[in-house]
Amino acid sequence: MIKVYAPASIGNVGVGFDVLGAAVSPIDGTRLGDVVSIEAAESFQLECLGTFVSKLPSKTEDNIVYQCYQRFCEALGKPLAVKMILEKNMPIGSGLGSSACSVVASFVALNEFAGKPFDEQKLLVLMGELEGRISGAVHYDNVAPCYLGGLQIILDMPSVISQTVPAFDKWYWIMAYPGIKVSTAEARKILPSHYAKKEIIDHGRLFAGFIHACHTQQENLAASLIHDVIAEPYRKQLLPNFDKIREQAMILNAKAMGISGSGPTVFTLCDSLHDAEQIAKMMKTDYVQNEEGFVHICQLNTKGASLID
Ligand SMILES: Nc1ncnc2c1ncn2[C@@H]1O[C@H](COP(=O)(O)OP(=O)(O)OP(=O)(O)O)[C@@H](O)[C@H]1O
Ligand SMILES: N[C@@H](CCO)C(=O)O
Repeated sequence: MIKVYAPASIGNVGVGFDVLGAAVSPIDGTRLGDVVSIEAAESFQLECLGTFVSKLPSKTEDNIVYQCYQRFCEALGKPLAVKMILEKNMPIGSGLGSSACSVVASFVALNEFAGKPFDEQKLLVLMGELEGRISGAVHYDNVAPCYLGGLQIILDMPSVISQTVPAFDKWYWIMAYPGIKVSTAEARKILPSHYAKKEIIDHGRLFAGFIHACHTQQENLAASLIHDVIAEPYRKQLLPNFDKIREQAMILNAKAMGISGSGPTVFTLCDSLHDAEQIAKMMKTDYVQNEEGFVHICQLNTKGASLID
């Protein structure tokens, strides 16, 4: 049986709306992400398990894994007789790239099963298409890091969709999910359709500055440029006490804090394990709203989607 783990990801990373994403995994070895397994069967079957199985659509046809299967067979030009098992370990509507995890794990598993007919670029195009069906617009900032790992800049060019940006190995990414749901499609609808000249200039300055600081390995400069002028001003109202939580995180030596994807998960950056533990403790008491919420101290996952035993 082929088994693929696809990790959680941070869309936007606070400074690159729709064009920057990072894959992260908890330092304690927890598999934060989905797992998809595949094996030969008489006809197509989908079985769903995992912590968040009860939150999945009840109809198989509405599950994105089924839609990936259909789209893969269409691209292949023939049906595959397989059983797929989805372990849904990621909360839905969390800002952790939950649908991307299912999409990436499904396509990687299907491609392995079929003898790798499609290359990385083709698979990314398919992943972006399926992610777009869910959120209402094609954006690669979850699927690209989830598939390829690390910090990814989305170029979306015919010959290259995404490339790796050098990041900072000692950064800790504290991921705090409050346990409430924010739909990506809804969180996109509340954004303005036009931005003022000042916001466009600020966005260009901050995003270009961040990428420059990564390439020149200026850690403090990079962190200080993580400032979201595109989505955060409109989305923070969907998150519990966002401004107050950021103030508390900064007092505890955070280098930056922002909304992960469309939220409600927030990511906080710091460069020592001691600070990460203090921030995680604060997030658990002040940001998590119910028993479904959680906090993980993570680091970049540079492997992306991987085959597991
Ligand atoms: N396997 C699946 N995993 C996750 N969501 C699925 C899956 N299959 C279908 N869906 C549907 O896709 C939608 C996912 O919503 P949404 O994009 O808001 O979540 P998300 O992927 O967790 O968001 P984000 O990218 O911000 O983390 C929900 O309506 C959900 O029912
Ligand atoms: N870039 C997307 C990510 C969604 O997870 C958004 O912010 O809408």
